[in-house]
Amino acid sequence: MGAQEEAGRHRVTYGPASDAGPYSPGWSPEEDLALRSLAKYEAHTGRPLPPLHIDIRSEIPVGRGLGSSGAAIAAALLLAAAADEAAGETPLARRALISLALELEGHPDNGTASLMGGCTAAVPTPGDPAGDMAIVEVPIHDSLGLAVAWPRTPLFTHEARAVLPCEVPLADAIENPRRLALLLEGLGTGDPRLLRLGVVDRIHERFRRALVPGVDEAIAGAIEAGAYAACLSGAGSGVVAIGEAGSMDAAAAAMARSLDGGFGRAVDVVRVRPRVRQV
Ligand SMILES: Nc1ncnc2c1ncn2[C@@H]1O[C@H](COP(=O)(O)OP(=O)(O)O)[C@@H](O)[C@H]1O
Ligand SMILES: N[C@@H](CCOP(=O)(O)O)C(=O)O
Repeated sequence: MGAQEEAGRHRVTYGPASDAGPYSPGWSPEEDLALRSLAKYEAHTGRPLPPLHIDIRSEIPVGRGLGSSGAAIAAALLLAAAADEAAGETPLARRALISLALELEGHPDNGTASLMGGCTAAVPTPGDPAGDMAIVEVPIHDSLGLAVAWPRTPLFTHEARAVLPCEVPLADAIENPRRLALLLEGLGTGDPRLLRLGVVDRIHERFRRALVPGVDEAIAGAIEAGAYAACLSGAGSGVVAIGEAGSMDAAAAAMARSLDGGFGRAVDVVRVRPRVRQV
């Protein structure tokens, strides 16, 4: 059993490191996002939860742009809702949990996907009469599979945000949503060309790639190994490649080889959805 944090009546423990690397426990109860999520749930409902013990066994490495923090928040909030219901209360709905996840992480990018599954786009819309967030589930074609890889060294989102310029050239700001349109269509149809063109980013990636030794080689290696496209995952330091489901092991291995102390694996995350749904 790994480190143990206690906050009030709740407790969190961490399982042993997996082959994905250590989960890096050791946060204080004030820092630990799982415990903070329980406290957030209680503050929002105004009622205490029964004493809870969360035992986290996560294979998602921390600080690699793969959403470990959003996953921990989602797991703790779902546990809180289940415990609330078991205690005879009406639990917070998923929509409310997503808003709490946004407040806890500061952005909705990972928490929303962790709470909903599949691929999501979430945009905070404060002041909008229809609600404070617009959430869209993006359909992914069932021919597609992913590979992820990450180096030994983490890159925390706040560090990766600090290197971004406050202003971007107009041409880059225009090009990114154009490419996003291709990416969304590529995800829905599985078209390799649209995916290759759609992952190209001109806003954040070149600044962040400079922080991750070997990332250019990792991306080139994934393409050579048959992936349709590859890019930095989230804020980094991980890398993600997309290609044909069931044949992404070579891309994962190629990316891992290029990253310092790299790990990699193919991931079967495809969730087929018939059309875009709004939540
Ligand atoms: N239970 C937890 N699980 C994951 N990250 C946590 C947890 N508690 C606190 N953190 C903090 O969240 C941050 C990781 O988030 P971030 O930098 O966005 O990377 P990731 O892509 O892994 O979510 C780290 O600063 C880490 O210390
Ligand atoms: N998409 C945001 C936040 C990324 O978070 P991460 O946990 O996936 O690194 C950004 O790029 O800043």
